[in-house]
Amino acid sequence: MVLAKSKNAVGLGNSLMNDRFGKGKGADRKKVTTAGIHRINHATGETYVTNERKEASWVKMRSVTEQAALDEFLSTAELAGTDFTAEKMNNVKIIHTDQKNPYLLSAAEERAAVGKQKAHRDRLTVPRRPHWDSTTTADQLDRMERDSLLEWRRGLAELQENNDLLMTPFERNLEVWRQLWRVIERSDLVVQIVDARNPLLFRSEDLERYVKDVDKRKENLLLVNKADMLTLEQRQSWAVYFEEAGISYKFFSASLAKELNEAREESEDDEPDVPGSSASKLADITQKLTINDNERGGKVPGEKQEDEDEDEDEDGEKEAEDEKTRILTVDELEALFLLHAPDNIDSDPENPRKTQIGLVGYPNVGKSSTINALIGAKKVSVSSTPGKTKHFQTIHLSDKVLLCDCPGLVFPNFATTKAELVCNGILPIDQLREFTGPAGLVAKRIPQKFLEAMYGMKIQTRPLEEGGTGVPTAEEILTAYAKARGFTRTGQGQPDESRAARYVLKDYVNGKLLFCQPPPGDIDPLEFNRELYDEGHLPEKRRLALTDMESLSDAPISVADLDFIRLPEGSKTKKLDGAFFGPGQGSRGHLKMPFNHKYTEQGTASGKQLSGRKQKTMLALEKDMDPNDVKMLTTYYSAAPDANGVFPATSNFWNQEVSADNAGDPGDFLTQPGRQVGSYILSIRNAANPTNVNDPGELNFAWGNETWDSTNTDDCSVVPVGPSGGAGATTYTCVFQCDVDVGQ
Ligand SMILES: Nc1nc2c(ncn2[C@@H]2O[C@H](COP(=O)(O)OP(=O)(O)OP(=O)(O)O)[C@@H](O)[C@H]2O)c(=O)[nH]1
Repeated sequence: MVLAKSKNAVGLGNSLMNDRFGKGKGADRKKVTTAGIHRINHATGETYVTNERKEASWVKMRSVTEQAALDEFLSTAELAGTDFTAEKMNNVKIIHTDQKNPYLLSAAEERAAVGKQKAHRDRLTVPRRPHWDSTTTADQLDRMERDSLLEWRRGLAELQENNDLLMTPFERNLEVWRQLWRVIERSDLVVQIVDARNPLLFRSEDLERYVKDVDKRKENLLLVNKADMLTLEQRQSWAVYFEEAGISYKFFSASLAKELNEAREESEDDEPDVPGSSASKLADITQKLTINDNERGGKVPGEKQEDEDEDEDEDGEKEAEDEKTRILTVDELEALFLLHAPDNIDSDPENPRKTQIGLVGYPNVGKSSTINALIGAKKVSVSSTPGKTKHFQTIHLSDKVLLCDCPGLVFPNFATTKAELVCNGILPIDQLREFTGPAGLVAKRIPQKFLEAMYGMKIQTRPLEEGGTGVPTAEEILTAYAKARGFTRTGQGQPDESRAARYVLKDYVNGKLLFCQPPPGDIDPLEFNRELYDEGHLPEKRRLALTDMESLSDAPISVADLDFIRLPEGSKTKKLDGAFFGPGQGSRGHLKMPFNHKYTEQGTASGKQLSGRKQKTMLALEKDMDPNDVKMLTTYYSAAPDANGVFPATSNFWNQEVSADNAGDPGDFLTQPGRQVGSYILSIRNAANPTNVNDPGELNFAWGNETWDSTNTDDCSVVPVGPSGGAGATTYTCVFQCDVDVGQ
């Protein structure tokens, strides 16, 4: 019989080994090779080699069958009798472990990940609405839809787990999918709006298949919005890709369309041809929407030059090319809607119905902005907070076109890293705990000089001789930014990199730090974006600023002095910044909702109360938080809500908890001075509202002078988790991220 080997085996051999090499805990761990001893410093993760003064004979005798490159080099040198000590000092380049960001992939790892993704691409489906007919009851259909969604979720979970694939935080809420199903069923043309900076990440191929499955006569269109962020060459590259892939696409810019609308309105009363007038502004925007002057070789659209006959053919070709890269105006887009729509499916010829256009896409790709541009007036609210549009709305664009705006939803798609998702605005910045990954992407993508000019700072990088790579690390950028802005950590005076990361990443997501993904193929991403940061491409002032950066000292300079931000900060950006970061200490703007705020249908459907730990894990995962980062708080609330389900604001459990100061109570973290940042799941057991299980009504809660309102999605997300605790009590779970400055 073979005896099980004890981990704490004793014996002469073991005690000799332990005696010689220690047990490894605390001390640097050693690995013996023929050339010496490799030690791993666990504090830094670095490996280094020491030559033992006197080696035990068994080391020399040890059979070596496989060697790592370094071992091989050292043992070869030893075999050759070479003294490499001097060489080691002069030629060996030490790459510090902190130069490689562990949250990002190397080029080889990325290639491997993309290869794996390709192999499973056809499994990225959107859930189908189960088939039903006039005999199906509402209950049956409801059951079938739930089962179908569950099946779909299982499939994706299995795909993810078995193949170790990272996916977008795709929509899991049945109610949202129902909205999409309805929009598809009634639309003649389904327009998928995507962000021009990375169109394929935001595109669901299967959605297009589903549209055709529902009815072959329905059409698809990929609307590449935010095309103002692409250069002409970038649009050309994408146009080639879309054409080859047989994708029906058009470039659009809701921002330019809005500007055009405004300039048009203003120019009605203005003098034409006066520089700076609305009319000349209008001409500028029109020019941007077509092809810019330089790119056309100084030729204005429609203008004819000499040798007209000879040039006519060429012009025809050029126009066809231009057509592929044109950014549409709203009028053209509306005309296109009518052109694309099949002749009124199921319409009564006597009384034709309007052509229905479904608008779908991820949150923040610009659906509301596109609709606003189309209707030319602010009727749909626009926000930078993901998930603002909750239910699909219909908008009568004209007597021929009806728009159906679907809530923004994340489709299942593959991603290489979480950092990539953050940089694409799919994972929220305000919930970030690990920021070096996304900031590392910014460091890799945006040229150092541009960052320095943009923020008026000097980034100190590790010199090449000391193991630097020539590209700043995330930490180097964030430290420089924090120093330039005077962001320090409370109490320590160290640069607050986490705060710096939020600002830098937000600028990246908003496109102030611009980087556009090239189409698949072998285009070098840095080359693809070179023109954006090319000096010749920049306005003169920005060029000067870039030159100035060469001689810039460490001293922070005011960004206001440097007018080279690609997208100027308008009042809206300022407003968004205010809402995002809060105007001051302790403002309600500090409390942020999780990204995919939803009433989880799944949680209520099961009606099953999970245990604390499981509930925390489930909710954290639902909200794309790391369960380890989330703190659980529990409180009891016995005041009755009013007739509208609103709890009285006077019952202030934060204050109660703070003043009572019982260790471990929910409010305890707020008694600590300084900035308190954390993700919290707060269970509120309400004994007074036993019946209203699925609708928590409005939960108002407060801390100090701050009040937060659960129905305000900017504040928090409330998930009723069903009856629990004592007889008839209901527990509401409120998931939120808190970032408050408690003061000293
Ligand atoms: N540069 C640029 N920015 C745009 C454009 N369209 C929208 N944006 C910006 O993108 C952000 C999101 O726009 P929204 O229109 O709110 O996006 P949405 O898709 O309706 O978002 P949900 O309502 O959450 O689904 C806003 O900050 C807009 O200003 C565009 O064409 N160009």
